[in-house]
Amino acid sequence: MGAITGDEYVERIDRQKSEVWIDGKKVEGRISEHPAFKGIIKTQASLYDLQHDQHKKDILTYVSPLTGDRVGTSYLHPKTKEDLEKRRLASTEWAEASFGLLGRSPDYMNTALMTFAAASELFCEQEKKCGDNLLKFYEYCREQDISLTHTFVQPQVNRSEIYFEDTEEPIAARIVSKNGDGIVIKGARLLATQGGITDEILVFPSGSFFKGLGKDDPNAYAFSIPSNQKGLKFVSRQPLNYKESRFDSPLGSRFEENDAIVIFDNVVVPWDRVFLYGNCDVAAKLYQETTFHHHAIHQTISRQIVKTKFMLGVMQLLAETINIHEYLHIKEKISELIVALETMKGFLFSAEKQAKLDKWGTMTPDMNALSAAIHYYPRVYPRFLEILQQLGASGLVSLPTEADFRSELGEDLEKYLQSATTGGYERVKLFRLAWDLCMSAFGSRQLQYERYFFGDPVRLTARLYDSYPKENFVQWVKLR
Ligand SMILES: Cc1cc2nc3c(=O)[nH]c(=O)nc-3n(C[C@H](O)[C@H](O)[C@H](O)COP(=O)(O)OP(=O)(O)OC[C@H]3O[C@@H](n4cnc5c(N)ncnc54)[C@H](O)[C@@H]3O)c2cc1C
Repeated sequence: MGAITGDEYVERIDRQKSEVWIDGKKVEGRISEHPAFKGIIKTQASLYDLQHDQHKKDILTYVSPLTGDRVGTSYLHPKTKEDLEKRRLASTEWAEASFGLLGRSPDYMNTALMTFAAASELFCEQEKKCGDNLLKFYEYCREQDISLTHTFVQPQVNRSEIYFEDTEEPIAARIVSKNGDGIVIKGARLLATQGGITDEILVFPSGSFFKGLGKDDPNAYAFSIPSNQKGLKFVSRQPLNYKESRFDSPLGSRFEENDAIVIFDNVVVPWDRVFLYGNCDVAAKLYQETTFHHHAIHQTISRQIVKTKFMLGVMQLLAETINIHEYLHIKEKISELIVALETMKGFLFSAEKQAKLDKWGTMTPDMNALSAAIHYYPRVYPRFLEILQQLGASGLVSLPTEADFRSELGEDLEKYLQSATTGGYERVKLFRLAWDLCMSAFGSRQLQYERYFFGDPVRLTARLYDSYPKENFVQWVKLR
């Protein structure tokens, strides 16, 4: 089969009829027609279609070593620096098509799966079958171009270091039994972006902070199941696409991915989909000994660079539209984005240039440069929004809708809301775009996403501190 088209993606997701809840109601009928999901499903479909564009297919796909079909580049196991570059170009291509606003474009999870499969031997430490299951699942996803959501986090009940859940009924999803069919999971997990609109959900232990002990811990598990597995429920949050109109909701109407709480109601995970069960040694090594962090951040920085370029473009156009770009403080503010953009490009190229083969034979970008980037971006991104708010000022609030422009007030609005370079309609269209980036609920969720999607920034920074080879510098100073 190989790389799918947008229509094939949509048909599969519609056919699946996963249990998705939103605002107290179960989604019935075609999810691709539901107002909360139709925008994102259409956008995602357009990404899959790009794989078949004559000018893009050499970047977005490669020849499968198994079948000879063309499959998605995000599944490519990189063995050379050229492979790494190809992966970056493919991520950039999809990010450009979505302005870097889709955190979970399919390449993110395809990349994650590739890194785990490349280290499948690690999963064999539990049992050979587990490693084999993972490899087989990776090949299945690559050949069928399966879309994935994921949940790696436990519910936010009590984050004290000494908390240990000992309730009789699970809150955080755990293995409640095993039988001939598989492991049975009950409880909840957070937070599946695009939950319910992907073919599969990948479930792994909680980040690099896994603290279990022993070989039979019910919290140590890794598996993937179809999104419509019996007993699996996605509770989607309130949608942030206020209106379907692209004028009124320029970004939310197309890029609102939604995020879902995941409930496992005695879900049976078949044995051939179990990659880990009970073994804390393996769970604790999953993120340390695979290249998940490296390659997920490599994909992420490629996307964030595109997003920064987009924000820079919006900001500069807004400044020119109301003629404020000659003021020194405006130049200084916009230059903050230029510096951030060049810094992110520096991190990316440094990580690629210093890439090395890891013990699994994966060409792996340099973690110090990647860690610096994942530390840096969540700290500058809020500033981007602040600058945009400062440049737009009241223009980000005086925003009539498309219906206002179509009403008998249209002529007045065209005149009174004109700018130095455009009429009222075009000016409001641009300012609505800026508003959806920096003030709307969609824009706020983007901020929260950039802060947290890869884990708690505080602990990520602590990890950078702990792992950075500072001792070399200390010795150097001591010897002077
Ligand atoms: C928009 C969005 C989309 C997301 N999408 C996904 C997804 O698709 N899949 C997925 O699995 N996850 C997803 N996440 C979840 C993300 O991985 C978590 O938000 C992240 O790991 C932080 O965990 P938490 O939200 O539970 O915060 P918490 O860990 O509860 O932290 C809350 C606060 O307490 C502090 N804190 C907590 N514990 C400690 C500690 N031990 N030491 C110091 N400080 C501490 C933190 O610094 C933070 O300030 C998403 C999150 C967001 C916001």
